[in-house]
Amino acid sequence: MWREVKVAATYGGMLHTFPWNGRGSIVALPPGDALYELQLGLRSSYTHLRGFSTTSATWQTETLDRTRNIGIIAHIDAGKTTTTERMLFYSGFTRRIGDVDEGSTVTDFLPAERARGITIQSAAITFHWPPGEVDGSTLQQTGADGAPIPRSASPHTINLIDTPGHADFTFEVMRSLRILDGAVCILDGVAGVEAQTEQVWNQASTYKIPRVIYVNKLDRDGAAFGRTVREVSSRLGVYPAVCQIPWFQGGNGPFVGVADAIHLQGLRWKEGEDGRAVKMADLQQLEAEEPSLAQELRRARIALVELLSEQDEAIVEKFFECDEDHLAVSSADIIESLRRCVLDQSSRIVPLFAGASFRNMGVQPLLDSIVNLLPSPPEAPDPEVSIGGVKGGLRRLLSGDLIVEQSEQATAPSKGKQHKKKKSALQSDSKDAISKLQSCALAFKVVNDPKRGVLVYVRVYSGSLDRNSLLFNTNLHLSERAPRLLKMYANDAVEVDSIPAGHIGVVVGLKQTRTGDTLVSYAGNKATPPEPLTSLQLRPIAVPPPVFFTSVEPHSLSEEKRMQESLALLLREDPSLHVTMDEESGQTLLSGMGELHLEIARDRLINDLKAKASMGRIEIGYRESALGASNPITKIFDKEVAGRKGKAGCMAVVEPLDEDASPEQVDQDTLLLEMYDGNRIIIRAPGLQAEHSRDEETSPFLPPGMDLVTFRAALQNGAMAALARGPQFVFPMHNTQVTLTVDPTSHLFGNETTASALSAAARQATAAALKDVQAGAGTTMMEPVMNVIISVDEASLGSVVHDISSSRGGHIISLDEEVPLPGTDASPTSQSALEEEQLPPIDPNRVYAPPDPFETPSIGVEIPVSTARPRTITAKVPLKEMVGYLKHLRSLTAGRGTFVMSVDRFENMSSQRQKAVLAELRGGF
Ligand SMILES: Nc1nc2c(ncn2[C@@H]2O[C@H](COP(=O)(O)OP(=O)(O)OP(=O)(O)O)[C@@H](O)[C@H]2O)c(=O)[nH]1
Repeated sequence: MWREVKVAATYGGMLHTFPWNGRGSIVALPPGDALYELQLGLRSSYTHLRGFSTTSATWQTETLDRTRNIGIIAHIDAGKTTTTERMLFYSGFTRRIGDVDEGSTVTDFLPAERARGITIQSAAITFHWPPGEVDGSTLQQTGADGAPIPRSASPHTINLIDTPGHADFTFEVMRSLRILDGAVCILDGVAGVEAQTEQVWNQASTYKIPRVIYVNKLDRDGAAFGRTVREVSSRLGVYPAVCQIPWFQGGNGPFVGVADAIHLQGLRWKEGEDGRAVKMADLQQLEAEEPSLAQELRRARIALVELLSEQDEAIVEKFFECDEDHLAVSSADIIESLRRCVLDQSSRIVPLFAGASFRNMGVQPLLDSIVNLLPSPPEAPDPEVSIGGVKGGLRRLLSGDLIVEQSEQATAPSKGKQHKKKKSALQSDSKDAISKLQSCALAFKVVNDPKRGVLVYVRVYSGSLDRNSLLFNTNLHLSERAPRLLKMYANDAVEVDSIPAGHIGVVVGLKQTRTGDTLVSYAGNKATPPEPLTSLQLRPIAVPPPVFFTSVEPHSLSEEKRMQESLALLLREDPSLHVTMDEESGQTLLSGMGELHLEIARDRLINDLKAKASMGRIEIGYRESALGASNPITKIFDKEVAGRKGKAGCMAVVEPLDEDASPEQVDQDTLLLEMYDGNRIIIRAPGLQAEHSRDEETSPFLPPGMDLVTFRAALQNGAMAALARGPQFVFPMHNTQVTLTVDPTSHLFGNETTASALSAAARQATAAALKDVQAGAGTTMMEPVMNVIISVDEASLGSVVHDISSSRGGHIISLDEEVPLPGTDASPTSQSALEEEQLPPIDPNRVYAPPDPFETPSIGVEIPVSTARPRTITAKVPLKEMVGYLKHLRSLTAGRGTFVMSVDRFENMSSQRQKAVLAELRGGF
């Protein structure tokens, strides 16, 4: 009765090599044929894949509609790496399944990752599913009989970005997420939806990333698929389209496979095998062998068609064509309907699949769903860009719909007719400039490869990034040539001549580009692209301030240079790390987002980059803040620096920052007004701007040979250096506004005014103004306060709330409310987009979910929400009180509680708390 088909790596191929009967189930083939055909397919795909590392590859022949740039997002330990390893194995990419617990996986390839068994770096891997050559032929969408053919019938290129799951790596996650066109969200079938799942889900929502859900670990004791499905609706706020239900042998025996509501069939894997052999049974066969499963499968199919009908007109038509028989709607029609819902931004339907990756069950159908349901690059939402102060979609920009007003250097616009004329001239200039754009790419990951050097992973968004082209980095404002381009296969690479739009590749040989930078290439031979292309940024993200720091000390003076180089590389890889030099003590300080973040940085620095250095204790990064304004302080720097005379002056005023109030004096004399690390720096040069024309070099007041950009940067660097060290507590300043004023007639001295003299004058004036504040109104210490979301079960709710509010000085904000974590937003625009989407909550009782073993059938049975979901506590707690909290939470909740946190803001400390913390810092922990 069962047809057992033994094939390696070709579930997708296997399913779709069979002819379809038009109603979604598989028609029996003459025994032997399918197997033979598939084994042939398998062999050819192996040959092909092995060929990658030796032959030159090109993207030109691959059509974009056969590409999927996807990522896996999940709570830590949900099984991302385990699932990825199976994907690589079934696609023929690897010959054996790597094991996270043995440290032999392909994706976690940093020694630190292997040792810890967690994913730190997001590695990008390319493989094909189903296995086989991805050629340039158009995707065949209908068969000879006119019936639709699922996309998973032909090989597709899957670029898989493995995103890290630990909260400390939020920005690593954000950086990976923004280049994805679609994602698989893996849930742990025992733990269900956890706080961190919500966090990463919300992050993916900010980029409107189409998703499918995979409920993993269904083999484990206590797995509750039904409960997890209901949690998806109540906690993630989406309608789960249950495409598969788990198959527990005999109803409550071991997990042996899944029943597929799309194809109306059972898929069963043999315990202990590598998962390549799948047994398939149609509904009739299931009815004979597992009647209760067959009955539940019918319910699942009815629920699936009903759910889709609520959002998709086309499936309603198909349903009527089938005489309103839910079971008669073809699987191909259901797949198309699911796809429309996944791609439709306004739909809240998310397809949901089941499996146990560790037992090698469920991964191949998941791969099919990636190809069938997630978008190709052109179908993905238009990526957000900012250019010349305007935000919008890249496609809109390129089509000319997004009108860019070229940014004028001054913040204050001039008024009147003349201005309007100027404005339209600038707009036509910007159209001209945009037409010169040849390619636009986002560097989403910088990795130091011991063999190949520094690899910059890029996602190309428009045009084609060609070998040897000049790339302008719009974040760093410099140009670099791209001498070599690679197509990557985990640790394997192939040289290519260009990386076309929609694809992911690697640029080798860039010296400066960091993770997160935007790179553009353009027509013409100029060193910089025409304005406003210099300001084009893809999906900019705001990085919150670092809250932990540690000192880094070279073992000897001769190691200093090497250590600084390694630190510079670390910062290119991960710009959420910060390095500062304390000029007075000469100490190098490294700061980051969390303790683990810095521990990993230490591992990278010392073990991987082999810097001979040691790191001090990891401490909380307190801040200092001005309690009142300083008097205006002027400093004239006049000294020889490196044998060259330098003379420059500057006046500084320091005052507390009121972010909500707009700065008073912004006019054409204002050269800069920007926030850096929680402080605002304003640079004014009365009289200088009036003379400044579009060609910046011509201002008669600027020192000879100095342009406005250098002038501004020198002053800004000076102020930033002074702000790094508060006058009283020596912590970096926060919430402080510095206004630097340079009077061209009395502060600039022609040739003698060098950039370093300007910088020194700005630093001295700011530092003196800070001292002046300390002598007057004084300064106070500030501490990071975290936004904490804790998931616990009902029984421990009381003790956890009590502990947070009494022992830890926290404020409970809400219970059971889904508050998106601040600091996880991609940009102000995406944040407001989220806020706009205040969608009504979904009642989990109205969502189809199969009963869990030992539970009564779910249809028509009310499930009390309180027992169906864990409780969520949202609180604001000082970071100091959260150090080592996980251990404590575990002890309060019998090991079940989890939490995530992100920086909310820095708050002034009471003098009592300040004293206690200072005493502790002096005496050590
Ligand atoms: N029983 C069971 N265990 C699983 C399954 N999938 C993963 N695991 C185990 O769960 C643990 C975590 O798996 P990983 O694949 O490392 O999880 P991850 O989500 O990649 O974790 P990070 O890399 O730390 O984010 C490992 O011990 C796996 O062996 C499953 O289907 N069943």
